[in-house]
Amino acid sequence: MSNSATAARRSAIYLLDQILGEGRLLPECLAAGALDRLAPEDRARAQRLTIETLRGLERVDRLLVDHLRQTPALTVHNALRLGTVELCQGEAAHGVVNSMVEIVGRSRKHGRLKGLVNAVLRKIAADGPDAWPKMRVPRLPEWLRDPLIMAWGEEAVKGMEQAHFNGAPLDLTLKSDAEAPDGETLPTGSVRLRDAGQVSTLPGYEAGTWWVQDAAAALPVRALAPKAGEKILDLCAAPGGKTLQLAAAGADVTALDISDARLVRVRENLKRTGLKAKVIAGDALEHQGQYDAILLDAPCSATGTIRRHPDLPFAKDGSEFGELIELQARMLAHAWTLLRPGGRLVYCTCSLLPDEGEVQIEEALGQHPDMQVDRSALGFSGVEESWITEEGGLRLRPDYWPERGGMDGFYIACLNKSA
Ligand SMILES: C[S@@+](CC[C@H](N)C(=O)[O-])C[C@H]1O[C@@H](n2cnc3c(N)ncnc32)[C@H](O)[C@@H]1O
Repeated sequence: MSNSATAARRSAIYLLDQILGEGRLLPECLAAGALDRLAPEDRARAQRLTIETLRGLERVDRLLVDHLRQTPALTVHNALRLGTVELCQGEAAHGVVNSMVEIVGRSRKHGRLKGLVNAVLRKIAADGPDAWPKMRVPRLPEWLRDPLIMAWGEEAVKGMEQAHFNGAPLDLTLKSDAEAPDGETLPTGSVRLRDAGQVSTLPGYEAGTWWVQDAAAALPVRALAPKAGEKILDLCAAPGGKTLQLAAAGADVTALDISDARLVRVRENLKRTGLKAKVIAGDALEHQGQYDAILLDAPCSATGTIRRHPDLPFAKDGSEFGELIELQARMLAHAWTLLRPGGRLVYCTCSLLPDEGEVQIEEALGQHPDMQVDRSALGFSGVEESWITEEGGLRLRPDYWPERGGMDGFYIACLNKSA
């Protein structure tokens, strides 16, 4: 077994310890440098192993429970979990088992458990790969599954779970007339790639003729329909996918975000694509000005992005969502004061919870007599009638387009202000 494969596995176990033990999100761990010491290919491998283990965790734990008299320390458990996923996905048994035995064996605290790791993984190697495809699609934890069933019904949630298990293809938004990698053009205009590999090696990356953006995430700006020369505020802009769309339309864009670190990505993205926007670090609740149009992509539970972020259901427990819902309402109320009479505002969240979407808009309509929902803003190509909600927003879910590979969950509403 190569040292490099073992290093990637050791790092994946560390990431699993952080996510499952400390409730940290994978992007937080990466930003804190968890994989900085690895070579680029090992970094990619460690991330892929972590993600695949989390996607299959329910199956993994059901297989392991038959072979464990008691649950071992978390890090040993995670080594067994990772080994189980690799074995069930067809990785050669001797490589996986030796590597996990070496990793656990070198631990001062848990080294004595290397015999257990060896014995358990050998049993998994014998019967796991046959059992794996017959097991049920992993379910969301109850704290999230229950409210989603209340909102969308059990069949829909099973469809979402299937989409989460399948993972997400790579979607690109093209700058108009752009050169792009060969892929499937989706009904809404995004280009979808399967097995894309390393993004920076795809044609057009250096030239900045496209950017990575889930097909659903590209739709809020379609609903806003920016025009050249309009003064547009992107209130929660980072990392900037929607800022790029607004700038590509020729709008005079102000991109604001509270996070300096995340704004670095906005600036990098603008530079690579050769697009222009005024970038401001600041709090949306304190920003002042008057704009023709506003995009409010509010901070949210991100429960619509689990296909790409399977760490979320394990790192979170829903306890922070109440604060987020309150912040969204305050942001929407403040953003409304920044919109000129006759202007339009698109509110969106990448959430599956109606409290962060449909309910926010229903409540805002009750508070602002000069606010109307513009259903006609959603009449662009690829939008299906059944996606339009009662109050006139657009509800997108991961179980939509199953034959095409799904989409992120999103809520989008276009609000007009009386002139
Ligand atoms: C859903 S993300 C935005 C994604 C972005 N619109 C895009 O398309 O790439 C939400 C953003 O809100 C920012 N944010 C959170 N609280 C904020 C506040 N009080 N003022 C401004 N930005 C805030 C976060 O830093 C985060 O970048």
